[in-house]
Amino acid sequence: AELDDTRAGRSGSLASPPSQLDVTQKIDVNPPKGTRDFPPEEMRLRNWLFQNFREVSQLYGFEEVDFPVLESEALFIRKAGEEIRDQLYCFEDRGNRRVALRPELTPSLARLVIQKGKSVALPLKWFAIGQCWRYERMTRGRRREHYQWNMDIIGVPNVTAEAELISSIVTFFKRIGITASDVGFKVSSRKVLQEVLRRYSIPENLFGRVCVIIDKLEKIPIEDIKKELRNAELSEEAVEELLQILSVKSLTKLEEKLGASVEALADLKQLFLLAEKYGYSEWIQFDASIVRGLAYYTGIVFEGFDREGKLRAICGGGRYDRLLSTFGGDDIPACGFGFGDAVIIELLKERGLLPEVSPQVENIVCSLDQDLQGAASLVAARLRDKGQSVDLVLESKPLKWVFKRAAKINAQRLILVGMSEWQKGMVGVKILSSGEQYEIKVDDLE
Ligand SMILES: CC(=O)Nc1cnc2ccccc2c1
Repeated sequence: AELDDTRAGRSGSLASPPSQLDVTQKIDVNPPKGTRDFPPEEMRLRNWLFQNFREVSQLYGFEEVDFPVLESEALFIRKAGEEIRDQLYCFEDRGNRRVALRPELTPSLARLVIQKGKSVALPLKWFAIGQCWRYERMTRGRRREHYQWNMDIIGVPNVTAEAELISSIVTFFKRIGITASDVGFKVSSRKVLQEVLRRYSIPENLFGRVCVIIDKLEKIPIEDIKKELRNAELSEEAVEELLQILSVKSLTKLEEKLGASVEALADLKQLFLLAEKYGYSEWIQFDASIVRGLAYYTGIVFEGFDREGKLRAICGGGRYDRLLSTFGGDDIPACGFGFGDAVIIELLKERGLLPEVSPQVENIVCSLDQDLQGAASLVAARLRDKGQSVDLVLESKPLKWVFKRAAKINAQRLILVGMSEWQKGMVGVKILSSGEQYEIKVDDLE
């Protein structure tokens, strides 16, 4: 039978039958839409960022936890009209289970706390760094994944917990060179909103939904906000009063409006007092319009913003005292924040604060002679046994090539295995920064 001419053509003869690895069509080498690869340079920057996340978390005595990126869809099904719900990356798996790629980490953390139940002593201070997903119509060309750093305090009802969390983020900013003139935190409490809704006898179950609508202030026209609030059964008067209260920018004004008894005021006053003690008062400001877009927040909410107003929120968080009970757990108070890996890098770029993260290797080892490749492996092994990093040249290459590679990988030392030295049990060493050159016994290498 006439063989497939491309095969005959390619191999030039009637070669053995094509293996399954034959390239039938060129694959797309780019990652899926909205996702990123992390080649070495990008990966070094990401590792630098995550290292700072980890070191701050440990500085605050938090323990690292992790969860599957795939969760039951039910964990994220909330009926408050959140954007995160519209963009859920969900599907039915081969076992006909409804599952989703997590859009955030907090529900998984709540699930694990309930699973652990009485076996863990409260308070818990846990942190996680995990990839989160959303499925957006690519029309908006936005990313479909990002990494989030989360820190959560479970089991502490008072605002000392929120004060501690904000302190940890301030510490993180300072470590990477961001100051209070670059960014700030807008702080409010959803208890303000709760109080207004109570005064207009708006049913409790609408609370999350109203918050999600309010979070769209400055993102959609005010008329649309009012329309959505009316749809949520708020009276004209309630809508006006609500928007009035949300424009308040000082605690004293808020007190005038709401009266001193309101619990929200006590929380906020205490938070600002604690901020004074921590020494981060200049980083925070009260802003009643801050509600955050997640339905489960119940108390203090905060978000990190860039003072130039060019970027989206850098991070955000707050208290979510009801989440665990909505999952069937006990009524355990909780608060936490999420910090994405995208906006902060944009901010660092803007401020010229991106770190120099070049590759580092202590040694590059090469044999100068065909027969000394084994000797080079032995030298590499000796160095590695002593904890020295080695890039071993694996094929015989001209010295020019070796010098070029040494510069590219930022090697500190070049170790040359040459016949005459080797016969004396020696190798040549060249310190690449100074050019200093000497011979040394292999055993004396360290
Ligand atoms: C600025 C950015 O990349 N935001 C982003 C990117 N991907 C996400 C994925 C899930 C949830 C939130 C996300 C947010």
